[in-house]
Amino acid sequence: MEKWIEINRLKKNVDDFQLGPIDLSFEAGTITAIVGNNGAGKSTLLKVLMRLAVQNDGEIKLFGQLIDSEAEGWKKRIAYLPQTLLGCDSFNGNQLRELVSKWYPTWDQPLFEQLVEMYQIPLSKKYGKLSQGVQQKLNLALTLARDAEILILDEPTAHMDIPSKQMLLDVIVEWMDRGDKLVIISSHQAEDIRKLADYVVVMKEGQLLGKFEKEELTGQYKQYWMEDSLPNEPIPGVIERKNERILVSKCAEETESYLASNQLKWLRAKNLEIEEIITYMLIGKAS
Ligand SMILES: Nc1ncnc2c1ncn2[C@@H]1O[C@H](COP(=O)(O)OP(=O)(O)OP(=O)(O)O)[C@@H](O)[C@H]1O
Repeated sequence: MEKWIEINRLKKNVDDFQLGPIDLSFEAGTITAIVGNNGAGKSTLLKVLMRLAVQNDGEIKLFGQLIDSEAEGWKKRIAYLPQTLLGCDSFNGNQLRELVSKWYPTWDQPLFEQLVEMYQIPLSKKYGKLSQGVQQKLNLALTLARDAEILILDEPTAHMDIPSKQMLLDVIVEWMDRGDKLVIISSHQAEDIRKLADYVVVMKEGQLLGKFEKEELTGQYKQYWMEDSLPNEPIPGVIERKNERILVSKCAEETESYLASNQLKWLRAKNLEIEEIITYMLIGKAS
């Protein structure tokens, strides 16, 4: 698959916070969820990607070209939804649509109208007077309707009610069917990751713990309930023993081969949910 975004040796310092060095790439046709603790640097990474903050070191290539702050043409090929939109309070939705749509040659008015209708967004009300959730819906309608090739969403569902979240997930899945697209979504919502992500990027304290294929991860992490007590020696792949008979592995293949060759039988095994796996990674047990 074609690499649309390449990040090499990227570093960014914000006061005493250090992001990176980060090496990461994103391919066309994929959806990647960026996850991590609060303050891990997810938003900072996305801001540097959009050149809203300049890196201290390293380079970013978009569509194979180094991004350059002078020539801003590349910005029309990316639709970015920040966590907070500043300077919009005195404009209403219609005015914001006019401002944004002029900028994007690919503006999709029917899609904008569909989202406004779906979310019942009052376009004549000033942005500053809308609830946080409705502001977020309007931001999303303004971002998705740009129909850019790359869509970057920084916590898009944080303030949304449950049905609205579900609707958005469906919209993004449909949106991917429009052709070659790339979506990066920073999120703390397990549902976003479960339903959307092909890949999961895990960040902790400014560092990249890795980029993983979601299906591969959920196939590798398993919990086992054993028939008998386990020996005390280390077991390949095991990251936690909950008691003498329950263990958790991050590499089912290695663990199962050890158990089989030692005639240790398990009564039941279950794959971990993606949020359990991420928790193991972030609390350090999986490393
Ligand atoms: N404008 C800023 N001024 C000062 N420090 C900042 C600023 N933006 C981010 N930081 C610091 O950079 C670090 C990373 O923050 P960032 O917002 O990127 O994390 P995050 O992973 O997106 O967190 P969250 O999940 O809470 O949104 C934090 O220590 C934060 O305090």
